Amino acid sequence: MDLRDAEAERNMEPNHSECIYHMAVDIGGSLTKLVYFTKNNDHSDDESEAGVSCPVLKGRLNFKKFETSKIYDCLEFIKSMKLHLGGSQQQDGLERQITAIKATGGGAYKYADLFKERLGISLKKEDEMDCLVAGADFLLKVVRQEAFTYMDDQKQFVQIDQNDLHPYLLVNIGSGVGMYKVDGDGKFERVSGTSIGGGTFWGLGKLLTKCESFDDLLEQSSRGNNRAIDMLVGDIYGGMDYSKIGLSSTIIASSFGKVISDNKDLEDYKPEDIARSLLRMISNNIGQIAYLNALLFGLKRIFFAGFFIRSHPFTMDTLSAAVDFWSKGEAKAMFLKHEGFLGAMGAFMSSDKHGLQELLVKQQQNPNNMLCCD
Ligand SMILES: Nc1ncnc2c1ncn2[C@@H]1O[C@H](COP(=O)(O)OP(=O)(O)O)[C@@H](O)[C@H]1O
Ligand SMILES: CC(C)(COP(=O)(O)O)[C@@H](O)C(=O)NCCC(=O)O
Repeated sequence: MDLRDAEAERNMEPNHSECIYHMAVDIGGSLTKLVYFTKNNDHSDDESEAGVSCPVLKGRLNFKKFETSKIYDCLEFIKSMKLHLGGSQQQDGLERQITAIKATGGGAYKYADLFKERLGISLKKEDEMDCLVAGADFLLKVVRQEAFTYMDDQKQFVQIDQNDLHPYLLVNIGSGVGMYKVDGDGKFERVSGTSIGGGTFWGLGKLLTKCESFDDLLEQSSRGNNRAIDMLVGDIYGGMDYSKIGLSSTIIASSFGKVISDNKDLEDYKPEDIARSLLRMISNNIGQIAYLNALLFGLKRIFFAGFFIRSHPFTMDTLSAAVDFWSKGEAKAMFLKHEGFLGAMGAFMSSDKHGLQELLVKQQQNPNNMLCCD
């Protein structure tokens, strides 16, 4: 965009008094995330994921996701819920076209024209990293039972002391992976990243297993056995541990390594075994990079987020085990209930018109005011 275009775009932006920021989107490489607020008397949306009740604001925060390749489903949903007409947010109860909403993620640029054409809404762009971190901080401070650990199939909620939340490492596993050292309110630095993330799992999984959807791939992985694909320490050491360096016989020596000597074709392997190995390989790798960054920056707490996780027990177990193994039990992997909605939440919060900042202040005065998921 040249300077004249930028100027023209600024002039076209609606004046702030016309904007109602009761919804925000985060349009990522794989998924589009929508956060929207409904008043208590609104028609409730039963399909919303882990909605959060806000008694102080007399309403509910709703969370919804769509595949970005099916962005039209998101537009249709907004239309069907009349979110572009303000729902019951209007004081006088009349429907009124909303002119702008907050948006983040690469798609806020890519799909800006589409939102304008189809819904008459301008996307007011917010930086993806700012939104992600603001969303994480908000959810961790304000929502009861937002954070938890997961190890050996045991989920344990973590009580967060909001005055002792920072510093932490935030590992966002979306299409790719970003790692952020968060030192305080709005104080953070992107310290690392890797392109081997959720998109890799989904992409390779599609190629190798012919799965029909991400959920199908995850489901397959939960039935599979990675030993049919991975080369274990025991495969190399004749069933024995390599005790001198602390490697038990069951540890993976080489992901997908067993395939080398099998002399088999892709069709000879069970798709569920491939899915399992792939999930393990990617989760282990991310867990290890995360731990190394935590070590480098002296961080004891690592929060994993992003929709790659999907609250999937095996994924969380693998990430936790990787952090535990590499840190020798020193660092802790933690997860967030609203794992993939941090960016959308942050975008929602970036306009202070809905009273959420106020809520945060109130909540800080009285921890009993924490918000609950329904
Ligand atoms: N229903 C789904 N469809 C596609 N991918 C999904 C789905 N659920 C979880 N995923 C995983 O989540 C990743 C996207 O996570 P997300 O945090 O939304 O990142 P992004 O902002 O890059 O879209 C995908 O690459 C995939 O691994
Ligand atoms: C480019 C991105 C910030 C986009 O975010 P996403 O849509 O993946 O959530 C992310 O994919 C990323 O950080 N990728 C890793 C690039 C790297 O550090 O190698």
